[in-house]
Amino acid sequence: MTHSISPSIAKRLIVALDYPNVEEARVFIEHLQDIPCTLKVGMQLFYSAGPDFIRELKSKGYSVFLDLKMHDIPNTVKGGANSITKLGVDIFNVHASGGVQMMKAAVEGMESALIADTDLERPLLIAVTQLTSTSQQVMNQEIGIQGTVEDAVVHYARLAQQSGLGGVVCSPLEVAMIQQTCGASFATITPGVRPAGSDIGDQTRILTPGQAIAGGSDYLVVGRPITGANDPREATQQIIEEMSLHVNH
Ligand SMILES: O=C(O)c1cc(=O)[nH]c(=O)n1[C@@H]1O[C@H](COP(=O)(O)O)[C@@H](O)[C@H]1O
Repeated sequence: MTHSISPSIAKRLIVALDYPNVEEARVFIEHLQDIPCTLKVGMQLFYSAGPDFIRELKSKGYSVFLDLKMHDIPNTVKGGANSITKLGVDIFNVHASGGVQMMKAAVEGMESALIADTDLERPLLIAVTQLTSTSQQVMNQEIGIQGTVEDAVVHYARLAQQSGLGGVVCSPLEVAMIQQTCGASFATITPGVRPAGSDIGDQTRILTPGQAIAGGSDYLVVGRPITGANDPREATQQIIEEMSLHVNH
C-alpha cells in the first residue's frame, strides 16, 4: 500500500521504543526510515542504553521524548531535570503526584541548563497524571484516591500548570476536560491509544488513534500496536493515515 505522510501529523505520533537494548531498538528504527515520527525512550531502554543512545537518535534528526517519569524529593528532581535538559531531548516528564514544589524544582533544573548552554532548545516538560493503565476501581479501592479518574487527572493538570509545566500525559478520554480547565495551549500527550481490534494489553483508559486526534490530543503515544505488528512500518503508516483523516488542528 502507498501512503502519503504529512510530516506535521507524523511528528504527533510518538512511537514507544520499549526494547531491552540498543541493538533491538536500532533494528526496529530501520522500519521507520523517512517517517518523521517522534521516538520515546522509556526506562527499559534508557537504563540499558544510557544517554549515548539519546544522542544517537538526536544526531539522526529525531524528536525524542525521554520518559523517565521522575518522582523524588525536589532537590533530586531538579538535578535530574538539569541532566536531562543537557541531553537535548525534546520532551521529558515527571509525576504530578510529586506535588508543586517538586514540579517547580524540575522547571528550575531545566531553566538553569538552558541558561548555561544557550544552544539548547527548550524541551516540553510535562507531568504524568493518572497512568492510563489505572482503572477507576483501582484508583479508588487500591490506591485510595476518591472521586472520578477524570477529576483526579484534571486536578493533577491544574497543579502541573500552576508549577510552570507545559502539559500533561493523560488518556485521550480526558483531553477535553483538561483543555477546558487549562486552555488549548496546555499540551496533552496521550498513551492509551489502540487501533480498532488491537490488543488492549494492560491499558484501561483507551481510544483509537482517530478518536484521540479528533478529540484534540496534541501527541499520541503508541508502543505495542506498532512494535508488535508483523509489519511495523505498515502499522505506523496506517496510524498516521488514520490521524490525518480525523485531525482538527
Ligand atoms: O508517560 C508515558 O509515556 C505513559 C504514561 C501513561 O499514563 N501510560 C503509558 O502507557 N505511558 C507509556 O506509553 C507507552 C504505551 O505503550 P503501549 O501500551 O505499548 O502502546 C509505554 O511506553 C508507557 O510507558
